[in-house]
Amino acid sequence: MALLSKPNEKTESGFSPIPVIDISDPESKHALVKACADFGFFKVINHGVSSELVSVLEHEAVEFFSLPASDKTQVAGYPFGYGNREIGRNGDVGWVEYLLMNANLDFGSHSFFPGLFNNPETFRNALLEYTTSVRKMTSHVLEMITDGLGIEPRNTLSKLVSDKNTDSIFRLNHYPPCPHHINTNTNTNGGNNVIGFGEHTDPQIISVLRSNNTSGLQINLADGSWISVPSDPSSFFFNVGDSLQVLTNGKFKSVKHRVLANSRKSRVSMIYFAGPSLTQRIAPLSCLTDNEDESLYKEFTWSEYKNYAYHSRLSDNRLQPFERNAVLEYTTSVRKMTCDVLEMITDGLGIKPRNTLSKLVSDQNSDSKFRLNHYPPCPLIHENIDGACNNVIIGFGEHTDPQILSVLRSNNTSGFQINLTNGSWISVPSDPSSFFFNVCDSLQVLTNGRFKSVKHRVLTNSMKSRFSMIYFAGPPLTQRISPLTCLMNNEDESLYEEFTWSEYKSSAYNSRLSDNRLQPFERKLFPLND
Ligand SMILES: C=C1C[C@]23C[C@@]1(O)CC[C@H]2[C@@]12CC[C@H](O)[C@@](C)(C(=O)O1)[C@H]2[C@@H]3C(=O)O
Ligand SMILES: O=C(O)CCC(=O)C(=O)O
Ligand SMILES: [Fe+2]
Repeated sequence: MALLSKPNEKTESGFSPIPVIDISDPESKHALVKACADFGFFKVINHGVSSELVSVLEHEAVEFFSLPASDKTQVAGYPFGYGNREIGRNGDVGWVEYLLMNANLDFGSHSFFPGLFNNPETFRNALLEYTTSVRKMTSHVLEMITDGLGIEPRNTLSKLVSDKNTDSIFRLNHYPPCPHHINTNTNTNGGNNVIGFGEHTDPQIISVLRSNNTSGLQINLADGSWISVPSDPSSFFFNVGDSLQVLTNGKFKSVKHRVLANSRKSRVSMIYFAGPSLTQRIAPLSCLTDNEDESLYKEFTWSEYKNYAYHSRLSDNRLQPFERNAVLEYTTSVRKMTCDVLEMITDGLGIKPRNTLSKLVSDQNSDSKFRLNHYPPCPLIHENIDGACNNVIIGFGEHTDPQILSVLRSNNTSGFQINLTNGSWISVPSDPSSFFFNVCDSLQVLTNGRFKSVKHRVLTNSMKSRFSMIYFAGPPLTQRISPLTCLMNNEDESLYEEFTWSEYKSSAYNSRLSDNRLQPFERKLFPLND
C-alpha cells in the first residue's frame, strides 16, 4: 500500500492578510461582509464543528488515497467518483487525485463505498455527519452575512443551500508530494511551483475548505497578485462562489484560487461546495439593487449555469456570458426611442411611409456611435488667466454632429449649450431623467435645410464632474443622402449635392471641430456673375 507522507503537526506562522472571523460572535457579521467584498475569502474560527468528526473523515480519506491505484480506479467516474490528474472533462490536469461525491441531503446511497473500505459504514457515517455539520455552519455564516448586509429575512441566502433539493458537492483532494522541483519561484510552496489544482473560481454559492497541515492553497487578490494561505487544520476556509457574486450583484467577489503541490508533504483537503437547487433562479437580490437596470447579470437557473460551467476549462471566466452588456442594452433601447421620434417627425412632416427616416438608423448596417464623456471639475474657471477675465473653459468646442440624430443624456451637471439662429448661446439646464435630441448634418440635408443641424458646445464646471453619454444615430455607410423628394417640388430645389454617408463621414473626419462640414456639399444655386 502506498503510504502518504505524515502530515506536519505545526501550523505555519507569519502574518497573513486573510481575514479571520470568530463566528461565535454575532458582531462578526460586519467583518464577514467586508471579507467577502475585499477578498471573497476568509478563515473561520470557533465554528462548532467537532474536531473528532474532522479527524475521522481525514483518517478515512488518507486510508482511501493509500489504496492501490487499481482499487481506486474501480470507483472512477464522472461527475462523481475517483479521479487522478484529470480535472473535469475539458483537458485540465493537476498534481492531484480526488474523490468527488454528491452531498445532497439524500446522499449516502453511493454504490462505490462497499468493497473499498474496511468498514464502509464508518466512511459513510463520517461523511454524513461531517456534511451535516458543515452545512449547518455554512447556513449560520450565510445568515450572519445576510444580517451584515441588512437583508431580511435572515434566511434569504441560507435557505438556498439548506433547501431539500440543494445541489451540493463534497470533494476529497489528495496532493501527493511532487518530486519535480522547479526552483525558480521562491514565492510558491517550498520552491516548488507544480500546479496541484489550477486557478479557478468555484461556481456554487460558497465553498468550505478544510485541509491538513500542508499549505499550497493560494488566493488571487484584487491587484492580481497571489498570496499563500497558511494551513490551519483546526479552522475552515470559506470562499465566495460565482453564484454568490451574482446574488450580491458583484458586491462580493468569487475568489480565484489554486493549489501548488508541495515537494515533501502530502496535502489532503476536503471541500464542501454549497450549491442551490437545480431549478433555483440566480439573479442579483432585489434588495441590493435599486432597480432591475442596475443588475450586472442576466438571470439564470443554477442548472443552466452548472451545465455551462461543466463545459468550460478550469481557468475560464464562466460568468462572462452571463454579464449584462450595459452599452448594448442602452444603445438598443435608445435606438428604439430614436426610431419612434423619427417616425413622429416623419408623420409630422406628412411624409409616407412612416419609416422613411427611421429605417436609416434601424438598418442592421447602420453606422452609429456611442460616446461617454467625462468633464472633470475645472478649477481654472474662477482664476484670472493672464489677467484676462476668463470664466469660460471649453470642455467640448462648438460643432455640429455629422449623423442623422444624436441623443444625449447627462448627469445633473449642466454645461451643455446650444447656438440659436441669432448666433447667441443658451445653456441647457441639466435633467438626468430626460434625453436631449440634436438634429445632425445628415438630417439637415434630408430635410433640404428645413431642419437645422444645431451648433453646440460644452463648458466645464468649476466644482462638479459632468458625465454624458451620447448615441449618434447614423445611416449605413452606403446610404445615399440627399433631400427627400417629397419635401421638394423638383430636384432643382435641392440645396445639396448628393453624397453617401461614407463620403460625408470621411470628409467630416478630416475637418476641425468647428468647421462647417456641410459647406463643400452645398449646391451653388446662384453662381456669381463676374
Ligand atoms: C474543469 C472543470 C472542473 C470543474 C468543472 C469544470 O468544467 C469547471 C469547474 C470545476 C469545478 C471547480 C470547483 C469544484 O472543484 C468542482 C467540483 C465544481 O463544481 O466546479 C469542479 C469541477 C470538477 O472537478 O468536475
Ligand atoms: O484542494 C484544495 O485545497 C482546493 C481545491 C479546490 O479549490 C477545488 O476543489 O475546487
Ligand atoms: Fe476551488
